[in-house]
Amino acid sequence: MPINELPLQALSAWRHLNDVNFCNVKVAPVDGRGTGIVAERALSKTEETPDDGSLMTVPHDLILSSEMVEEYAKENNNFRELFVAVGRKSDRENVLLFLLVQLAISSENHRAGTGISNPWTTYTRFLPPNPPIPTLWSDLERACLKGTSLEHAVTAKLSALSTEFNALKDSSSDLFSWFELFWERGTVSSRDWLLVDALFRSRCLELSNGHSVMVPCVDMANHSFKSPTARFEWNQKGELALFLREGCTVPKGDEITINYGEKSAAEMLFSYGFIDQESAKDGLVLPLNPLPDDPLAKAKLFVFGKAPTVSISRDGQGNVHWLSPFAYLASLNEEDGLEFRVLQETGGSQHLKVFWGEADVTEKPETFKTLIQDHSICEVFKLRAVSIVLDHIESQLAQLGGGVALEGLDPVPPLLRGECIKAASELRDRESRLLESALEVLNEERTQLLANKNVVAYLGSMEATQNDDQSEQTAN
Ligand SMILES: C[S@@+](CC[C@H](N)C(=O)[O-])C[C@H]1O[C@@H](n2cnc3c(N)ncnc32)[C@H](O)[C@@H]1O
Repeated sequence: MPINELPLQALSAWRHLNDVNFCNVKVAPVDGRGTGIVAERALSKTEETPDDGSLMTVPHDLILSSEMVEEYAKENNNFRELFVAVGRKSDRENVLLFLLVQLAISSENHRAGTGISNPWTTYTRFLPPNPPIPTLWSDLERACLKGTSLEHAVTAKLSALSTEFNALKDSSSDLFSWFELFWERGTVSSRDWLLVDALFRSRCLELSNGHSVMVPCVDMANHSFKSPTARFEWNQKGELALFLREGCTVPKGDEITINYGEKSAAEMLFSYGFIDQESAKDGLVLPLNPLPDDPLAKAKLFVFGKAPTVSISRDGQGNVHWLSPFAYLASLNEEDGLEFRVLQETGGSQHLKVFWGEADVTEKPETFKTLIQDHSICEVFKLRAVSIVLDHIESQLAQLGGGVALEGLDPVPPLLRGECIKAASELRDRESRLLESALEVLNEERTQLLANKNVVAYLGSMEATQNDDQSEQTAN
């Protein structure tokens, strides 16, 4: 839908109307980072500073959370009708639905009548209509992620968002006023659902109780890992306040930043649309499929209960680690002692159970690395798991190497923004380096396992069996 954007200058009137206080700060454009919070005079916070150092305060009832959406539904019959029809959803989806409605009722297409507007109806018009989040990138821009860990993650997210959007469409189509606004007049499209998801992901704050909320104006604060100058917290009046950090000084005109946390480059790009050079941790998560010729593949996936992955990370000392609980399950077969049984309850329901030896391990499919420890050929199983991960990383590196070379295109084709190419290329470089280090570690592990006496004996016995089979065939 066309967003009825408001200029930043209008924010001052909005915050006066809604009791959002700024103290010596303003919201202004910041080079290369969209909008940010800027000091209007030199600021410092030392132990002797008399005031509490708050730069911004936001009343509790402006904080957009799932509870706020439920309250809004109680007061607003029209929204309640939609909220009830859509049904109980996650906190995130409740907030997304609320944001979508605010965008719709403030959009240029809207004829007055659907829903009472509230402070967020206007506030959404100050938000960026095209945040640089990969789920909103064009197809061509997303092609730049080929071979990175985000290639699959973004595709999977887009598919999940499409399912959410279709469910919303189905449940709201029977409601006259929402059918008319959302669908008949074409106000809302699937791209709008991607937008509200991207806005929430890139702007929500995690409170100390673990809840993710959106806080108007505080969500204009950009990120700094090494030298954030502000933090947010509840003040004594129950408002959410942005405080200057202890010992911090900010010259007039400089930006005030908060710390979004330490995340991998892929997570930063996925959630915020940029990679922070200072903080991005070296880490990635790749999907891991069962072996294509494994007859137990489906059963293994079922009992594992979630998407199998391999995670790679580099610690503070520069050592690379890999983690893949599924690789151990994937490496086991029936002749090793792995067994699947279907148990039938008296009521007729059936359950798939997995046994290791004679023990029922259905509840702990992630612990096969430990479960195999006491087995006489434990090192053989480890060698198989290492080989599975190693093959996977080799093919991922090959995809990264054969990826797209779009940097330096002049002129840059339409639908291909320079900042997206740059961010994707940064991600590719970082992930290639990490995967290469992981390959070294895995090759070293494989070499050590191949030298293990149990492995040597096992491989020797396998070879002898194969030779016997061959000579039997020849004799026949
Ligand atoms: C919470 S919002 C901050 C306000 C935002 N700049 C705006 O224009 O509304 C988070 C977004 O700001 C941008 N951002 C924040 N910190 C940044 C940084 N250090 N470098 C580049 N972009 C940044 C990213 O686009 C991110 O998704």
